[in-house]
Amino acid sequence: MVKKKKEKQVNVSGKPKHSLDVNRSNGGGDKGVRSAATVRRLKMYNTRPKRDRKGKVLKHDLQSKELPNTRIEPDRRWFGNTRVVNQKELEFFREELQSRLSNNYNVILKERKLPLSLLNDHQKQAKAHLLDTEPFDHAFGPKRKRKRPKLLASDYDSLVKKADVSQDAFEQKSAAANLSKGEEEEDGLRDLVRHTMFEKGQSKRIWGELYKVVDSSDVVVQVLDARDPQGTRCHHLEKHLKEHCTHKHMILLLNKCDLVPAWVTKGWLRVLSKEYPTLAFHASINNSFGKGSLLSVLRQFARLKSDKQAISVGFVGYPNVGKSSVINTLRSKSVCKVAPIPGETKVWQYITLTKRIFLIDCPGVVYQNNDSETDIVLKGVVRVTNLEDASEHIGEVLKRVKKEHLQRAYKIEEWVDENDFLVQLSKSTGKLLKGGEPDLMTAAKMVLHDWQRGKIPFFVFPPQQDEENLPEDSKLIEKNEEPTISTDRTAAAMKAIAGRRELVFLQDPE
Ligand SMILES: Nc1nc2c(ncn2[C@@H]2O[C@H](COP(=O)(O)OP(=O)(O)OP(=O)(O)O)[C@@H](O)[C@H]2O)c(=O)[nH]1
Repeated sequence: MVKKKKEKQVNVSGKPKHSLDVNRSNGGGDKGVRSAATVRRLKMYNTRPKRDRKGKVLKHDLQSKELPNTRIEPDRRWFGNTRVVNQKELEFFREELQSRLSNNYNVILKERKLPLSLLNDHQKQAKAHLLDTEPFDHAFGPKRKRKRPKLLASDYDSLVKKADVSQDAFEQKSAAANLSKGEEEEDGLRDLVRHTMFEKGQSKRIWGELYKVVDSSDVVVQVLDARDPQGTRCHHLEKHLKEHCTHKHMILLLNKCDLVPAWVTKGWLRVLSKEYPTLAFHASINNSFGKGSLLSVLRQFARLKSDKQAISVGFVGYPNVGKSSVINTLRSKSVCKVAPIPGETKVWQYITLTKRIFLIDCPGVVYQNNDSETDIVLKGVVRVTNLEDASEHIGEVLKRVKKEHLQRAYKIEEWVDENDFLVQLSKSTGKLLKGGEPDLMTAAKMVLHDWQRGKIPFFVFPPQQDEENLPEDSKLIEKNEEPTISTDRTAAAMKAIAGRRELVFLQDPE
């Protein structure tokens, strides 16, 4: 008799009859009810291999039939992409990477793929130099002695004596400090509270704008005035970037290099490029200098970004150094407001340069320092029209600018002091008050306006280099002769800087 094959039962009602019924829907379903996939998995756990009498597996439903019965040797290499390096290799890696990281001309790509934590690892595990102060036996050996804290004094009396001595020293010191303060105030006058005008560029709002720009930039271009690069630098920002934003790149841009002789630009480039990639620039829509180099550096930075992401370039710096002018020069049209007065840029502004490079203009920022009011005026931070007494800053102008330049600019031959200079100037320019009195204030403002617009030649000397290496025209200055400021300054600057342009390059360590 043929045994009738048992027919597969189909669950017609659609509802599972028991918890291991596979005929159930897979997705959704009631909460807490097993899905078909769960049931299949649970069933898989229940399958047992068939073994022979010695326990060797003969057949297992879920075991490949081709492969032999294998066990994988446990090895820690299976658990991660690790590699063992010896101490020498590690030291070498640390030194190499440290030198790369500290070099502003190198860019480390794919930083996340490097075990950077190894670099600072040894700092974390700083040794307690216990054995330097005590021999091993005393510290750890069987005869180890209990450590005693080092006390300043062995008994109460000597402690009191010590306290007396330090109190005397403190009193003497504070008396001396008061004395010197008293000398300053001897004239019975107290310094007036500075006018808020001299705190321009330092407000919380402006610093907020700066940090917005820094946070959104991949590359920060610090624009400096070539006439006084160190005076218009913001060391605070540089420190902030070095400590907190190591992935952002900084370049220095020496703007207004048309206002200084070429050797000065060259000297400052030599000094500054030791710290950051530095470029010389002359912002002008029609007759610029350095635009090609700046664009090529920005393109290199853009190329470093993976997946063709766009980069943002923030332009920061002192008020009136020409940040907006640099952006206009790069765009070859007037996209940002430019004015010969500080504080023209009020809020940050986004400008598209190419599909992958965006520029951000930032208001001018001043870091609080010990600059005098005159320094602040002469750095161009304050609008001259707002000054209550412009004449008090003229003495410094006369000191800083060479006499010949003033004689040539104002057609005045000789003067005794700044007052005499201003009187002669107001007479020669017809700036007179009622009754023919010279209007010193207007004359002084005129001079300061000319100063801020770069009409009076002035610059801070770059730090001296070796005597033999001094450029020809700087040697002339030492002999009190007139430096040759070429009429075509841009061309002269270009000639001098040509040899230094190779300074800016970015390396890919990979
Ligand atoms: N001679 C010369 N003048 C420049 C150069 N770059 C900018 N200037 C002038 O400097 C003045 C200030 O330029 P801005 O671009 O407004 O300066 P800013 O840094 O944006 O100023 P804020 O708005 O205060 O932040 C303008 O009169 C420009 O014409 C340059 O390379 N050479």
